Amino acid sequence: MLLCTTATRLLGRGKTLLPDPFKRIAMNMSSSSAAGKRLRVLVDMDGVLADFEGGFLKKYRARYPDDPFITLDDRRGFWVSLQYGQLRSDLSEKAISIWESKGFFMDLDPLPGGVEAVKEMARMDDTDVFICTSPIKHYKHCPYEKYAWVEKHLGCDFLEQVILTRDKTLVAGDLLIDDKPDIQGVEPTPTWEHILFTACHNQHLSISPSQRRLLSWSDDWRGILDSKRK
Ligand SMILES: Cc1cn([C@H]2C[C@H](O)[C@@H](COP(=O)(O)O)O2)c(=O)[nH]c1=O
Ligand SMILES: [Mg+2]
Repeated sequence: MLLCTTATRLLGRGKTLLPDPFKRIAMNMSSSSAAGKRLRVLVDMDGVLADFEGGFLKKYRARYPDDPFITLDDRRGFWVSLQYGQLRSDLSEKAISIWESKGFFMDLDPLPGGVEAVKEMARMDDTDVFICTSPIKHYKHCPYEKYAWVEKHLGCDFLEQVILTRDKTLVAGDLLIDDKPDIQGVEPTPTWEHILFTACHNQHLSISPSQRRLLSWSDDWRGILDSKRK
């Protein structure tokens, strides 16, 4: 799954031979620190752009057809492995075996409207968008497949925008759109405002009045971005 042409692989950041809209991404990156007024949006991948929960349930049921499962309506809590372990102790390992398998991350379907929204964001004036995603520690397939997914759905030039990190608090940005309710790490005061992206596992959670949600990519993400512009 390597679609990048030799020419685009050889081009560095800020080169202008790329076709729109990706030329704009490259140009944005070269001027962002100098201007200092640009909006930086970090967008999570699993549960925000890629349908982790739907992909998991489909593959889990196919691989373990005789074992109990949790419907998406009954999902509670971020950790699938934890809820399956509570259902029956051996199911936590079975759940983990699904996303550690070859092809799991690559095969995830895009969530409705996400790819289009990110592409539109990247074309906006004074806006830099990065895909900020945590790989699993079983690294044999996941990091490669996350890049391949971005290449397949967002295009080769978007690979410049990928940030793989287990600690998103270390990444500077204005907004982090993410389905995980508690995003913690070594930095106690991250620069971003966390926008909770609604997912099956967090939809019943009550959040503090100061926290904002994005209900889906049909919700007003443009308004949220505008609210952060100086
Ligand atoms: C539900 C669940 C997820 N994971 C892994 C899978 C992904 O690599 C990350 C989540 O990444 P995100 O950037 O926060 O979306 O966590 C896991 O290890 N166990 C789970 O139960
Ligand atoms: Mg996520």
